[in-house]
Amino acid sequence: MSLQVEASLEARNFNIALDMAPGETLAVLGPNGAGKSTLLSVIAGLLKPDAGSATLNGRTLFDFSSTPDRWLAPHARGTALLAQDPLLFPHLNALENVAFGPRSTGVSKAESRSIARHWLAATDTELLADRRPGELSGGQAQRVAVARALAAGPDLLLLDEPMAALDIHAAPLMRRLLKHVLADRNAIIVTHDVLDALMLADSVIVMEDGQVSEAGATREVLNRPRSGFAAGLAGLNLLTGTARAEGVETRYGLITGTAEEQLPPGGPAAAAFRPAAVSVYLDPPHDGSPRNMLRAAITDLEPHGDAIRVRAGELAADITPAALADLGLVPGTEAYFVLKATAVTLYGT
Ligand SMILES: Nc1ncnc2c1ncn2[C@@H]1O[C@H](COP(=O)(O)OP(=O)(O)OP(=O)(O)O)[C@@H](O)[C@H]1O
Repeated sequence: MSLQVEASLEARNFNIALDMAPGETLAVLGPNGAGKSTLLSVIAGLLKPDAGSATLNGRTLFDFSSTPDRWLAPHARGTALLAQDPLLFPHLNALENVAFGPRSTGVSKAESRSIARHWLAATDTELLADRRPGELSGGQAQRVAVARALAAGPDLLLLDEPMAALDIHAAPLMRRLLKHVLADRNAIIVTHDVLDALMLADSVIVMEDGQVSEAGATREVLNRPRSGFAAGLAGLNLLTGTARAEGVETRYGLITGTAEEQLPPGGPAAAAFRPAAVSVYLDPPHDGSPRNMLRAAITDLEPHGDAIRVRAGELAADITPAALADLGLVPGTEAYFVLKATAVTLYGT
């Protein structure tokens, strides 16, 4: 294992355990205040947990179970933290910013400049070498910050929402750059964007209330979410309940669908389906095909791409504007949310 962390910090209601394999990139997802930045700060050594221990490639980062406590200074950890804001030194040009890390570990001036040039080239910023941060766009500054983080030769790169401050043109460029530099590198990336998790990460954890609520391979968590938060990210409806021989018993009644494996009756299970697979009717349709019919009162209507998203509590359906006009739906209308069994995936949770 390259990284092992167990840490708790009572003041932030934070309690987490996590293991990373060599070369793994882990995405950390979760709502605001879930503890994502706290996790990065604890690993980087900017925040001291109350209890726990952590090792990175066999090196102890901290250990509060030993006497005396062990606590490795941030600069000696082999981690590099890239914040939302690039935080480049304003009085140094891009090359000097990137050379700063190697230089401060005792590498000669010429050698550290040559390392800096290598990473400026790798991040497609070599033409910006002479510019100071004030002369760079947000996207350019963030690419230089990636170069600076990598020039220090970290064992683990910590990225805190690296795309958050970028506009819609700069973000895809940055994502492509990260895909390239993160391949086979240990990294933890905090993100609100499911695309980052899909493109950049091998595995994800979902954090809620300072704890890991879900963990696994990225595709697995997004295809078979177990938490409402992960289902929302994946753009899926998620109804949880109890497995029965014929389907999953939920608060809307029995949902039938396709299960990849046999679900032990009585066990916890979930039904997931896309909002686009759901039709909305005012009266129950009677054409005999096997379908699920969930009766619910509409709570919200909102535009969603070319469609209208019809919400009824935790249920969502995407229908055409013409269908909305025909049905005359408004919040409060009782309606039937109808979906074919073939559009529903059932799995154990
Ligand atoms: N400087 C601080 N002092 C005290 N408590 C803090 C501080 N920063 C964050 N917290 C608290 O710690 C908890 C975790 O916050 P954290 O910033 O790690 O969440 P996050 O998942 O990164 O959120 P976001 O997505 O909003 O950045 C929250 O309850 C928050 O209020």
